[in-house]
Amino acid sequence: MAVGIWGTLAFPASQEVTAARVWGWERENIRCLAPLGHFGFECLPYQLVSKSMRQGFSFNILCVGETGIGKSTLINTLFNTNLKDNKSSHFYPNVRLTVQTYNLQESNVKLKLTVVNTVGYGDQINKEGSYQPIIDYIDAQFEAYLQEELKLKRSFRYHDTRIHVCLFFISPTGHSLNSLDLLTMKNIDRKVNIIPLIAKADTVSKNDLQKFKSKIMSELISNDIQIYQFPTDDETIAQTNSSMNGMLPFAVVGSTDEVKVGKRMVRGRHYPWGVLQVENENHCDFVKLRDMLLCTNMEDLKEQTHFHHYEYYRYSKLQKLGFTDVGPDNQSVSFQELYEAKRLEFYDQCQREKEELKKKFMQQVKDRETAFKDAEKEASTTSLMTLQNKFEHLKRIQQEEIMKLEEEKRQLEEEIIDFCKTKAACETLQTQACTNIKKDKDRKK
Ligand SMILES: Nc1nc2c(ncn2[C@@H]2O[C@H](COP(=O)(O)OP(=O)(O)OP(=O)(O)O)[C@@H](O)[C@H]2O)c(=O)[nH]1
Repeated sequence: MAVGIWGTLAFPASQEVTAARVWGWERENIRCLAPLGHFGFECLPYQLVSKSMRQGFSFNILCVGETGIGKSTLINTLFNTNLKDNKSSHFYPNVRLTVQTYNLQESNVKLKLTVVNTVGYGDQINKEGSYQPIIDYIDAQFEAYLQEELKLKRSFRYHDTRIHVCLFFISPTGHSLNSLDLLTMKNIDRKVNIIPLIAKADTVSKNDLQKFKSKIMSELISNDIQIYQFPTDDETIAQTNSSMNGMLPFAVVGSTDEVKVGKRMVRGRHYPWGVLQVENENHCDFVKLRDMLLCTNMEDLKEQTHFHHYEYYRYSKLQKLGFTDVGPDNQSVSFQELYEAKRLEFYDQCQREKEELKKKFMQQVKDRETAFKDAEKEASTTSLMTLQNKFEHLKRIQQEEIMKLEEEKRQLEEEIIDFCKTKAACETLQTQACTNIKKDKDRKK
């Protein structure tokens, strides 16, 4: 028995020699006992486990695939639940993403599951319109996380919505990948972990399925599309994971229906020729997918998202904003120095722009003033000319009036002369007549 800093120590038989060497007790003939429980820093993993169990886990899945390809059914089958989802139509003008978050619990493990579904994918003529909303959504989640990281006061309850895995549903044509799927994968493969799946694999024969898988993989390689590779660096799972890498894309079948096979009830699809059991590895790769996704690699998918895809987004974004780790002389720059330099640069730029704007404004005022003066001058000249013209016009009218009146005066004067002449003639005649009457009267007498 040895007494260490933690009190009475005892080592299991397998560790006896090593421990004795470490503590320098090799020469002494010490009897070691197996510990009754865990103690010391070997308890660290238990602390982490209990903390994680208390906090719960979160996992975000993006399902990309044509309308009705079996996305919701597979998610329901994977989580053995019935997550409510309305059926979509084929007639949406563009692709939409629906986001639903569920709080699930298995034993005493809590999981906050977010399922993002593409609605209307593949129903548009415009291919870019189909994949752009998916890229925008993934980037928006990275941006939200980056903004949260940069906040002065960060929320400890922040719901991280970054996509951890993209289940890419390939149509079971048996031929090859369609151009939209290739284009979409090419555009998102550096942003998200893609696991390709052959959907509704029960519609393809076993031989065709193998050929289809090889064809898909060769197309992905020739188009330089990177799909998620199950990690092989942990030796406890390296063998399983490397063999699973060779089985991609998984040929999956989804069903939440319970079918009777012999005396057992199993999840499967009932056909006239028999029952396809979803959880039978000879029938489809559903179990492989479930094990790889949920049991073995969920944590790695989250790590890849954080350390690989998000890191790349963050790096590109900060670089675009002018952040750098080293200065022009290849010396490392502290954040404080960089911030100060950026602040000064920004201040100078603001000053320069302010001066330019001021100059522009003064020039504009000057131009306007000149233009106004010119306009005023022109207006006064124009008004003078208008008055002159009006005067001439009135003068002309007046002269015409005068001429008209003079003509009328002349005519009246002529009429007066005529009248006087007629009057004189009448008077002469009247005098003559009176004289004649008098003569007649005198003669009669
Ligand atoms: N043969 C076969 N049919 C399936 C499979 N999975 C789903 N289905 C059927 O396909 C139809 C559509 O399935 P959903 O899961 O609603 O498809 P979806 O892609 O979620 O559809 P939307 O969300 O409306 O785009 C349903 O009738 C399912 O029963 C499968 O693996 N094989």
